[in-house]
Amino acid sequence: MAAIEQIAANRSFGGWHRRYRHTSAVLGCDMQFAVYLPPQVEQGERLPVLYWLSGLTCTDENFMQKAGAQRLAAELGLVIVAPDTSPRGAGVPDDPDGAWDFGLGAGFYVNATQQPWAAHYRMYDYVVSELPALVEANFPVTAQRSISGHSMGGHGALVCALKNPGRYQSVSAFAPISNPSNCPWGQKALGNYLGPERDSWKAWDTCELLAQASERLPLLVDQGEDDSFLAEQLQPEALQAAAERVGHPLTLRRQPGYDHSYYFIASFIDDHLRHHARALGRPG
Ligand SMILES: N[C@@H](CCC(=O)N[C@@H](CSC=O)C(=O)NCC(=O)O)C(=O)O
Repeated sequence: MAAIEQIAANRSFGGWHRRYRHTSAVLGCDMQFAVYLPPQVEQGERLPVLYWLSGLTCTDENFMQKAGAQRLAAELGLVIVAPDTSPRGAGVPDDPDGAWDFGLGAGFYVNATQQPWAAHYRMYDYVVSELPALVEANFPVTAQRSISGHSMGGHGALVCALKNPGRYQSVSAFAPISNPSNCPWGQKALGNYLGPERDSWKAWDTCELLAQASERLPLLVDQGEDDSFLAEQLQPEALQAAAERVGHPLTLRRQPGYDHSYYFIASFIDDHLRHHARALGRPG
């Protein structure tokens, strides 16, 4: 098991926000991730984990600094783990034009099959397997897990849950990229990481995965009505139609006046934390 090195620690609501560095065998580079450890861990409790997947341009820091999740996570006894959004470092290729919607900060939570991406861009295996194994070996946590995320990370959370029946007790998303095969961000990412053959994209598209899901884990999704990416990139109506076609339980909450930012996420994060806490058997 790889070693982890602590690089930051901040007291927060009676618990700890900590950041770590480790060498990822899956991604072939050093990675950083953040953990919120609620106060119950200091009383010897083992707690379940909520994995948070961030969106384009983010690192492990955006959610921890901006979402305001720590107060309620401390009350509910939820550990929160926030990984980075792509492999990084020397030798990790980036968008050739330096665009922010692909490459560094934009791993899309898939396993790339195409060169030059395939050697490092395996964020799906990282967040589903390598990181949980590392967390479960190094922190006082149970194997009970939930997953959530925003935008590219909302897509990632839905895909990880739908592809792994039984692995997550609950799933939710803020403004997810619902149908990446049919939006510019998704087409750029899937086309480059997986190649032009669109059949290979289906395994990474929530709307496609819903049709074959063997587990009907309820989806909680919040979407701001004033989100500037809503119509072109996010397409919640495609998610709604895909869920309706197969009778998959979906609570899609359209929030008037809210945009794509962390002001939106902070406004509704408590509802998501309670949704996950219920599924994880936490009191409150
Ligand atoms: N830099 C871009 C905006 C990028 C952006 O909005 N990123 C979102 C996620 S978008 C989908 O995955 C984000 O979470 N940003 C980080 C934050 O802290 O807000 C631009 O200039 O338009």
